[in-house]
Amino acid sequence: MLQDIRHTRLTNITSKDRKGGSAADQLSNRQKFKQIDPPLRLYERLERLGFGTLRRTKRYQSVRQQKTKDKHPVPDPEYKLPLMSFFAGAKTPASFPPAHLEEVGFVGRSNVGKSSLLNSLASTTIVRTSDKPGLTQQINFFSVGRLFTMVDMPGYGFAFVDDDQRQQWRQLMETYIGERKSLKRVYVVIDARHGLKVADMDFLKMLDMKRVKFQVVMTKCDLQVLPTLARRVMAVQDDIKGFRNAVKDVLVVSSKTGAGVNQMRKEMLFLMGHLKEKDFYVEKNKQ
Ligand SMILES: Nc1nc2c(ncn2[C@@H]2O[C@H](COP(=O)(O)OP(=O)(O)OP(=O)(O)O)[C@@H](O)[C@H]2O)c(=O)[nH]1
Ligand SMILES: [Mg+2]
Repeated sequence: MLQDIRHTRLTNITSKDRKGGSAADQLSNRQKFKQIDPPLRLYERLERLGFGTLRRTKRYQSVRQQKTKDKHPVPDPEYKLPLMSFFAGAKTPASFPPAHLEEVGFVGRSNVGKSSLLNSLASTTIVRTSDKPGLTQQINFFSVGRLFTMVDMPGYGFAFVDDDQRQQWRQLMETYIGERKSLKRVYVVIDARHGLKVADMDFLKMLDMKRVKFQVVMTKCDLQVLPTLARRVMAVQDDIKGFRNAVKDVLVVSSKTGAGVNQMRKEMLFLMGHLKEKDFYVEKNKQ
């Protein structure tokens, strides 16, 4: 029987494939993860975004002794998006609405928190969310004032939906992603506790093949302690190195606490041409 790899962690499957998969291999992946040594500037970035502080213990003394350029950067202003409203839902490509504005799409495994992220970015609760996977079952289009459109998609890698349904969603998303001229960027949302899984890598390969620019967004970051979060960021950045269409920087957010969300709003506004280059880079250099 074929092994179900949809929820398998990437590091596990590669080591299993290579060496025949013993418990020791998996343990060594965990050990490898623990050995990742994030630089101080990453810790500082995460602290500034609101993901806790590095404990003043001996363990982190060497990190604290590193020197960074700017100890007291000026904080960003609070960016706000205009009122977000739902204007179309599509179960088939024939019902995609005409594209009046440029778009950003949100994809990811079921239940990672895509719909919650849209709500958090737009400071609203209009997008339906659930603690059960598989809630979003069509492509939903939301206009953000007259600035741009945010597009919420069904999850992939969802084990409890039958194969036909899964295949249909996948086909729908591939058509949208491959044909939509107004699509400026795809945000691939992943759960900070799990990192990139095989189903994600599979999706990233498809995005790369279709030459669609994408950026990984790690959400549910409130559920990780700072050192683990920093390591996860490094591990994910390493995993996406080989993709030509990947944005190098991984966005780090929590829809629950709002940490990192202002930074993501700012990057989106710049991407969609609603933030001046000089303002964006001046602020970015301060970080
Ligand atoms: N702690 C925490 N929970 C979150 C966060 N974001 C989402 N959740 C929870 O995760 C669950 C799934 O959220 P959704 O936004 O519905 O996930 P989704 O990816 O849209 O799911 P599908 O539409 O089924 O693919 C809900 O119970 C949310 O409350 C977060 O940043 N932190
Ligand atoms: Mg959803």
